[in-house]
Amino acid sequence: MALAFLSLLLLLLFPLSLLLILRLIVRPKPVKIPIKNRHVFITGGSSGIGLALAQRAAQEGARVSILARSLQKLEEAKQSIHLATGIEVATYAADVRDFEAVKKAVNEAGPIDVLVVNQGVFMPQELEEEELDEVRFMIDVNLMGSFNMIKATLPLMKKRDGHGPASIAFMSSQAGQVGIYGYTAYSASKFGLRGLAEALQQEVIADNIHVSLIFPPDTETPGLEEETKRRPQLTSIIAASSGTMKADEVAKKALHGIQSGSFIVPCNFEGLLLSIATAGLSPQRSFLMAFVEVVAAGIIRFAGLCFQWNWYGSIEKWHAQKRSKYLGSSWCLIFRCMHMAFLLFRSCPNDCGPVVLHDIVSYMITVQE
Ligand SMILES: NC(=O)C1=CN([C@@H]2O[C@H](COP(=O)(O)OP(=O)(O)OC[C@H]3O[C@@H](n4cnc5c(N)ncnc54)[C@H](OP(=O)(O)O)[C@@H]3O)[C@@H](O)[C@H]2O)C=CC1
Ligand SMILES: CCCCCCCCCCCCCCCC(=O)[C@@H](N)CO
Repeated sequence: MALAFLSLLLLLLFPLSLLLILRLIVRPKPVKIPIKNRHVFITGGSSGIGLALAQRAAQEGARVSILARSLQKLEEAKQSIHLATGIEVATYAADVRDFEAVKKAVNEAGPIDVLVVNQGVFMPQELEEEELDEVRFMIDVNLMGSFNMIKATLPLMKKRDGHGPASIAFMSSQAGQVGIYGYTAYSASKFGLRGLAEALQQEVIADNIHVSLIFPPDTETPGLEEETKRRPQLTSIIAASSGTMKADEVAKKALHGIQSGSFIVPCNFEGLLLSIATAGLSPQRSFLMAFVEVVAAGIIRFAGLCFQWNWYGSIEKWHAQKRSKYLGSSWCLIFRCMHMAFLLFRSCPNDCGPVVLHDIVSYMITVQE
C-alpha cells in the first residue's frame, strides 16, 4: 500500500516538477498585446487573409492602415470594410519591394503598434519547370519585402507613444514549416521568415516589441483561387493533409495569436501538431505548450515520419500512374501493335492468320486497360 502510494507520488512528481521548471524558464516571458485604440498596419490588407484581418482589427477598435500595390483593390477593400463595420481604414499604395515607397507610406501613417507583414505571392511549380524570374519574384516580395517593411517601421515603432507592448507579426504558411512539392521558392521564402523572426525577436525584446509567426494551411482567398489554376497535382495532394480554412477563421486565429503574444501561431489542429513537431529552438512563452513540446517530442516525430511515408507514397504512385498513362497512350498503342505484329508474323509465317488476329486484339485490350 505504502509502496503504491510512493510510486504514485513519484509518478506525479515528475510532470509537476517539469511544469514548475518550465514555468520558471520559458523566455521571452508571457505578454499581452492590446489592440483597442492602437495603430495596426497590415501589408497585403486589400485581399484575402489581410483584408479579413483588417476588418477584425477595425471591429476590435484598432486604428487600421492597409498597404498594397493596386489602388483600386485598396479602394474596394476600404469600401467593403466600411460597409461591414462603418469604420474607415487608411490606405497606402506601395510595392513592398520598393524601400523608398514603403518608408514614405509608413512615415505618413505614423507610429505603428502592431505591424502585420502579410503580403505574399505564390506560384507553385516544379523548380525544373519554373523560370528563375518567378523564383526571384517570390523571394523579393515575400522575404526582401518583409525586410523593407521592418526597416521602415522600426525607427518610429521604437518611439511609439507610451511604449506599451508592440508587435511585429509575419504571415508565414505551413509550407514555411515543412517543404512541400512544387513550393521550392515559396517554402524557401517562408522558411526565411522564420530565421528572420527568431533573430529579430532577440534584437527587439528590449524595446518591448514582440514577434509572432502565423502558419495558415490552404486558405480560401483570391490568391488561392489563382494558385489552384496552375498548381501541380502533387502539391494539392500533399497540401490536402491539412485541409482548407476560410480567410476569416485564419484572421481570427492570427489576431488572437498576436494579442496573446505567441511566437508560433498555428491555425488548425494539423497546424498545432506541425508546430509541436517543428518547435526546434524557437522561443516559447507558454509553459503549458513548452510542457506539451517536451513530453510529445518522440511521438510527434513518429507522426511526422508517418506523414512523410504517406507523402512519398503519393509521389511514387503519381509517377507510376504517369508511366502507365504513357503505356495507355495512342502512340504507345500503335507502337506496341506494330511490334506485336512484327513478332507474330516472324514466328508463324504460314496458316496462323486467325491466331494472329486474336492475339493482336487481346493485346490491344490489355494495353488499353
Ligand atoms: N491563401 C492561402 O492558401 C495561404 C496564404 N498564406 C499567406 O498569407 C498571405 C496572404 O495570402 P492571401 O490572402 O491568400 O493572398 P491574396 O493574393 O488574396 O492577397 C495578397 C495581398 O498582398 C498584396 N501584395 C502582393 N504583392 C505585393 C507587393 N509586392 N507589395 C505590396 N502588396 C502586395 C496584394 O495586393 P496587390 O496585388 O494590389 O499588391 C493583396 O493585398 C501571403 O503571405 C500568403 O503567402 C499562407 C498560407 C496559406
Ligand atoms: C506531425 C504532424 C504533421 C501534421 C500535418 C502536416 C500537414 C502539412 C500540410 C502542409 C500544407 C501546406 C499548405 C500551404 C498553403 C500555402 O501557403 C499556399 N496555399 C500558398 O498560399
